[in-house]
Amino acid sequence: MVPPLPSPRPHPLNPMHHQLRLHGPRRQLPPRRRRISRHGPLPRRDPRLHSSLRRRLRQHRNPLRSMAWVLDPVAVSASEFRMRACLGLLELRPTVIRGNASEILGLAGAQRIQSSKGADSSHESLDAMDAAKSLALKTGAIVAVSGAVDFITDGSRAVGAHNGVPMMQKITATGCTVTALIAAFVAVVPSNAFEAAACALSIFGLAGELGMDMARGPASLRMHMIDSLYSLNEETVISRVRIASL
Ligand SMILES: Nc1ncnc2c1ncn2[C@@H]1O[C@H](COP(=O)(O)OP(=O)(O)O)[C@@H](O)[C@H]1O
Ligand SMILES: Cc1ncsc1CCOP(=O)(O)O
Repeated sequence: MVPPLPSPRPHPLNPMHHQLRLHGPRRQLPPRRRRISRHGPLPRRDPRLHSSLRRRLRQHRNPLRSMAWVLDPVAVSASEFRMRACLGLLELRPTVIRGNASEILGLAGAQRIQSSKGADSSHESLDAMDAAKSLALKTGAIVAVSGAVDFITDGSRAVGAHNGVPMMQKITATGCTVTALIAAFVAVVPSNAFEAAACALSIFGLAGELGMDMARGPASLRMHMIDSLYSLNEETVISRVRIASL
């Protein structure tokens, strides 16, 4: 017989656990070094959910205040609900914000962009340079914009990470994956999130390049990219990573 699954642990940022967290017995979350907040498929819910959640997070033991974390505003322009949720999360001061150009343009302007294609970008990454810089200055976060050329800015400096292959765009959740990698890198050097994000983006792009040598399409690229990431060594990274000032 299959044993029952353990109940998922409530977390204040997970809308699915919202009721549990707000109305169930309170308990201290264990300290964590990093966490990613993504807006994946959000359930249709009362719009008051997020304001109430934000208020609670501001008032009580907000674990995100004391840790490095990465915000990925997936498809922020696709609905008012997503936009409001992401703007609320900005108040919790993410260490890094990673999005494609359309997501960063929408979030920086606090307004849904009309050309939104949901989770995909309708802009080139460098179109979002000014928006990314102003978002970085406004929030204090490092802003990373992905695309053909990934760039990373703290509001004054900007560097480009030039690794990657166009086929990566054809794989759903490539952006999600690189956000997770950024969180892993930032967890190692939280005091230098700028460099950590740049390295994560270029190394991920490099894994895509190496994977592409063996791939026959997006499905096999996904597999080979993960295998390449797993077997990367220092020599390959040093010789092939392309990071340059913009
Ligand atoms: N045209 C491209 N050329 C090279 N690499 C790309 C290209 N598009 C995306 N990538 C790679 O895919 C990663 C994910 O970027 P992107 O597709 O913009 O994310 P999202 O899934 O959020 O739209 C980037 O960090 C980059 O390495
Ligand atoms: C539609 C959607 N909803 C949650 S993840 C996802 C797609 C992946 O987003 P990205 O391409 O930014 O990784």
